[in-house]
Amino acid sequence: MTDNKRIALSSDHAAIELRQAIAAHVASLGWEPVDIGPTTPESTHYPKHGEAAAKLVASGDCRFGIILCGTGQGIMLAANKVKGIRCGVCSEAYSAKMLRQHNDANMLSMGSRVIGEGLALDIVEAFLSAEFEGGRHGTRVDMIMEIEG
Ligand SMILES: O=C[C@H](O)[C@H](O)[C@H](O)COP(=O)(O)O
Repeated sequence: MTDNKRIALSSDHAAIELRQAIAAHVASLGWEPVDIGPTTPESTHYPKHGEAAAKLVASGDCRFGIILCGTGQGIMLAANKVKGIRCGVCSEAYSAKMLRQHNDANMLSMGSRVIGEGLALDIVEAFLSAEFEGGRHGTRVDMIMEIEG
């Protein structure tokens, strides 16, 4: 376990309010939110926000990243292009728990047009409270990272 409690947060215009609610929630859980915006509602492009959060995680500055867009899909695709990132989209808590336990994900993505705030906060808690199990899952995660090169 690391003592890095920093969580990178970013979104596009579709998820600003949900992202801010998540930032407050992770702070209440003892994590340090690193919310890199955006803060204004103008239409923006999710790839740059996913990339920026992913780079904070890949560099080790932040332990985890939580990113959001309308569906969670576009920003997840962008984040996964950054070397070292394993990010999945979740719309329920079980998958978020397994994303950590089996896939050792370091980023979580959600869609503000898919789920409400209560469910999103439950998903965040499931993700942050689960631990990677290693073993056979470690073998498989290593195989994923070998594909990346
Ligand atoms: O995967 C992409 C996200 O869902 C975006 O939030 C979405 O495409 C933005 O759409 P719009 O520009 O119509 O708000």
